[in-house]
Amino acid sequence: MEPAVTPTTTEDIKKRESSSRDVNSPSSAPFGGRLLVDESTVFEQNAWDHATWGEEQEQHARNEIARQNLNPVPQELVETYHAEAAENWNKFYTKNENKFFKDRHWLRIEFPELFDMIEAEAGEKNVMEIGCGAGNTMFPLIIESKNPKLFVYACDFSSTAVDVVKNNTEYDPKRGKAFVWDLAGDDIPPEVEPESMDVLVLIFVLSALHPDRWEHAMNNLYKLLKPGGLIVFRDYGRYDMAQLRFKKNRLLSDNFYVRGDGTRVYFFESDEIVKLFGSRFTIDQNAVDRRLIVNRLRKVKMYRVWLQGKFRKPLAGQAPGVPSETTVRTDESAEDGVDGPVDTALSLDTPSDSPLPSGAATPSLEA
Ligand SMILES: C[S@@+](CC[C@H](N)C(=O)[O-])C[C@H]1O[C@@H](n2cnc3c(N)ncnc32)[C@H](O)[C@@H]1O
Repeated sequence: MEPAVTPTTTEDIKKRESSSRDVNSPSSAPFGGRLLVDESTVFEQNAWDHATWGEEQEQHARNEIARQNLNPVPQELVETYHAEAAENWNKFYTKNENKFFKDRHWLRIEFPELFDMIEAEAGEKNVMEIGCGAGNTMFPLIIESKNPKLFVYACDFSSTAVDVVKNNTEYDPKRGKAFVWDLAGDDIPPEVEPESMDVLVLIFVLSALHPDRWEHAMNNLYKLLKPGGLIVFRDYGRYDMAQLRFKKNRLLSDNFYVRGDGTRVYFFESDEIVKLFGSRFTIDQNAVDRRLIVNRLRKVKMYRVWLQGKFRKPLAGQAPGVPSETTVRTDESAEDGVDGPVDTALSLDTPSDSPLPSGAATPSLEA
């Protein structure tokens, strides 16, 4: 049987909604509670949760994908983009250093289990941020964690990104270690022991891998994690605005694109996540976060779609997939409880890929 997914519990959602405030929203309404009931009020606040899609919008998305399929990346350039992926991320970090992605301060809200794992017994705990970029998870984790024995490994296949982390004044070799590693490579890095990680953090990194390498990545994750260890995951979802606005000659293969700066991005469906993680890990959460962001000044609507997941390496004798006593669901609804974080990757796409005026993102995007 194909493993499926479990929703976050209602209790989790209530807890989250009471602890999470979008301070940029005029109403400061809790995440998850900003439901658009009356379409005429759409421009009255910056963001709406659990945005629903009508048939017309679905059709629009399918049309955009069909349009992109007519003009993919010219065949002779496809391999070049794949071959130069790391180099293009190097260029990205040479240009942006640590000024692009924002610190992921929402980790405690979205992934309380991560903090439970690393703070519970306050002993030695290892976390690995994979595809760490400028270390936007590493540094907040070390600062926010109450466990002085927490050690955070941060790796990226861009050597420039790793240099950016190491040059950060907060970088402390006693609390963390940054190094170059390719998640899609054939083995785990020599810097770490097999089965030594309590938590693996995958934030907007799986989408950067070639789909042919996903299985390698899964093997590596499995090897790195202690039995009972946790993976926290957040990434782009199918039909996210960033996908639909790609213009001509950006499509590498189905749902996989190259941005104007040469970096690659895939847009996942929930079912793909189930297939990928579910054969090895227990799926505690696999949820879709659909949010309508509006630019009130310009009257622009932006439909964002993100996926969020929590997966565990089974203990000896346990089966992967979904524990039988849990409810199984693959759709999204007001009870998914995946509100909270937003990524700034909207602006990762070059202006030529974007129909949006610069600055179209509302302040609440810059969480
Ligand atoms: C969209 S950025 C996200 C950065 C960071 N996780 C964050 O949320 O701020 C994707 C990162 O994944 C890295 N990356 C891409 N492919 C990778 C691979 N095969 N192995 C390791 N890192 C990779 C890129 O260099 C880049 O830093």
